[in-house]
Amino acid sequence: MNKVGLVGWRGMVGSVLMQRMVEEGDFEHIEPLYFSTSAVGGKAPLLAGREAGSLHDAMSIDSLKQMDIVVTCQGGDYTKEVFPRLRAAGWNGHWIDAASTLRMKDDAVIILDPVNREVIDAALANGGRNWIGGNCTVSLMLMGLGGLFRQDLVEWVSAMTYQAASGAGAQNMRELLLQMGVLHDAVKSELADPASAILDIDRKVAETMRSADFPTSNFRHTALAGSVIPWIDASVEHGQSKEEWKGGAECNKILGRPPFRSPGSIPVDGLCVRVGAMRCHSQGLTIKLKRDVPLDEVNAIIAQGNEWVKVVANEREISERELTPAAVTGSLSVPVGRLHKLAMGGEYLGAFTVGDQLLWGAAEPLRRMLRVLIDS
Ligand SMILES: NC(=O)C1=CN([C@@H]2O[C@H](COP(=O)(O)OP(=O)(O)OC[C@H]3O[C@@H](n4cnc5c(N)ncnc54)[C@H](OP(=O)(O)O)[C@@H]3O)[C@@H](O)[C@H]2O)C=CC1
Ligand SMILES: N[C@@H](CC(=O)OP(=O)(O)O)C(=O)O
Repeated sequence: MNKVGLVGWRGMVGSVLMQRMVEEGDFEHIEPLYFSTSAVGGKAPLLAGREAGSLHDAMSIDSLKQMDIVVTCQGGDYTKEVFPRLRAAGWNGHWIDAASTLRMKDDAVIILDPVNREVIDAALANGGRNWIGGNCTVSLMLMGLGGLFRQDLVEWVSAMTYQAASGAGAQNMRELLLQMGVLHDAVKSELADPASAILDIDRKVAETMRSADFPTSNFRHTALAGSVIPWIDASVEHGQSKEEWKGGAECNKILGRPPFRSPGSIPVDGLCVRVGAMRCHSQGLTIKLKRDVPLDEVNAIIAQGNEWVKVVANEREISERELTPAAVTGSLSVPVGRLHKLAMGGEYLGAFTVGDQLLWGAAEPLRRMLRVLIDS
């Protein structure tokens, strides 16, 4: 049995990964060894009913070298520090990683097997050893639109995103809820009085979210509850945020296309915005098709993309019920709806998609890559 070193298993992404591995019976096929950066020697978690001894040192190259496969959700700083030393020490095992650090390296594959299994298989056949989960927004867009890309129908995509607090981390999820609570508390008595004036309530809410003691330290001193934040991650060239840049760069790499902005690549761009959802990212998409494909054909192609995508009829009630973060959160389903041709012409398709960014956006591609390796 493969010895699999699990690093970052107790973090937010790692916990979702462990839960999915238990649900899918993955622990029956591996010998798990748990690593820690903070509690070496402590008791390993009891998952899938299996005792796993004590926690190993996640910084110890000698310990990691004993692994056939390392799966890490520990974060980019960990990868930066440990991965090069581990390879330099001659380790030839498989490295599966949620962090973005290695994604664009030539010897790394961005893994999303329902979309790019051929790219993964080709890399495996060529001795590939580095398997990196994609950016959540990109992976979720490709899970939704994979069928259109597979049929080579996409000329370009503009993605306007509505990204959940979880993408910024566990502390940000907590802060969002804290902000909601503080806003509610500020107008609690007025809300209880049906005769109170809504504009008074609104003024008090605005004053509260602008006040110096509103809890904003995790959101870089900006309110998210009752507001939106139109910038995610650092700024890069061309007026883009890094999150927006990943749309083009990672999408083309996942699809095995030439690098973004070079001939043969697909332009993908848009604006990435943080909204007050908990863990589902949504995206409003404008897709320029290579030709005017009839809408029923488009629907069928999208629905056949993979077993998790679900086309939602472009109707009000079902969209309100099924095409929302509240409906999708905690599930692997990737609904795509609002599908209709836009006023710009028959090649212009409008769509809206929602996905759980901790599942398909982070943990699930890693889990599935582990199974690809174990089962191959
Ligand atoms: N959040 C997201 O949406 C996405 C994140 N990623 C990647 O995954 C990495 C990890 O993200 P995320 O899971 O959100 O990070 P977390 O902060 O939840 O966990 C990271 C590590 O922090 C340590 N830690 C310290 N205190 C605690 C605590 N109270 N509870 C749990 N863990 C604690 C743990 O390491 P130890 O046990 O060694 O102390 C843990 O493995 C990111 O840095 C990013 O690279 C990728 C895609 C999406
Ligand atoms: N940046 C993403 C989350 C994330 O961790 O992305 P990446 O894996 O590309 O660093 C978000 O904020 O929603």
